[in-house]
Amino acid sequence: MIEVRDLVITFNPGSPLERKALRGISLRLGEGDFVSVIGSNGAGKSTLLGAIAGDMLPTSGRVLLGGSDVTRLPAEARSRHVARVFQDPLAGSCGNLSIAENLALAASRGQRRSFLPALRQSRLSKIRARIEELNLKLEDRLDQPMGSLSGGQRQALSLVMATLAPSSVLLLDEHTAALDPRNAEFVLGLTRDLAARFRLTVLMVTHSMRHALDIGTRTVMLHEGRILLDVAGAERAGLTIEDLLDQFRRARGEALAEDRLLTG
Ligand SMILES: Nc1ncnc2c1ncn2[C@@H]1O[C@H](COP(=O)(O)OP(=O)(O)OP(=O)(O)O)[C@@H](O)[C@H]1O
Repeated sequence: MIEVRDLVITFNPGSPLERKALRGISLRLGEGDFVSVIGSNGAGKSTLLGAIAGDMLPTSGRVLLGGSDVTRLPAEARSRHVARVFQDPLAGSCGNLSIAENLALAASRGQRRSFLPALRQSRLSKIRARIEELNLKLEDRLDQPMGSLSGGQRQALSLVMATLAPSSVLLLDEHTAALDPRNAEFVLGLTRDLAARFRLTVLMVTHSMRHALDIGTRTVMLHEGRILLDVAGAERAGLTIEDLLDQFRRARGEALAEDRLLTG
């Protein structure tokens, strides 16, 4: 479960560079909820994820995970319960370590363990089984360097890594944006599969309006640090990409030509 209450984040307060990234966001996700987050550039999407992960300290407001107030808890202390996958396939793993080593490290995330026990044979067998089960076709390459994989394969493994430790919250920050369409669809399919299998609570930032409407159970639209739209169920099912565009146009009072939002 994730809850943010009246979350405000202001960067460089009181200086000429002051920027109000979040202006009072309140949002509650129950266990197993899968929320797609959309918004124009600078809307505050990554800042919201950063505040939940513990990378950014709120100016005011609260963050709760599983009912506990974690507002002041550092990111390392939350890492057992919160996993995050970034846009850059290289961001979540170490290219010089083998695939198995990366996976073993991910499996021990948030635990006070040394590296070597993480590579125990029993643990490796479990990891191999997971890779096989997900049909990633990488089970015979576990000894190869992570850096030898394609961007799509590496991002798929980043997702698997994010779900190896017993996290209940998965934060996805445009995690398919750097992939070609075929790999993006594969990674999205894997995302849905893992989220359902482990009953994860997911916040997925996307620039694709189609994905924002098709993936997950709820769509939240941010604009200039505020929630502009929060829809689920029949209301969401009845929305079209054109409806989303209209919302943006109304909020901004201008055309979206220069924006990175994708209608596909
Ligand atoms: N560390 C920082 N210092 C100063 N300003 C920041 C910092 N991080 C973000 N901002 C500003 O806060 C606002 C929200 O940024 P954020 O990255 O959350 O937006 P976003 O919705 O993820 O945008 P995009 O879609 O472009 O990635 C922007 O105006 C950004 O310039």
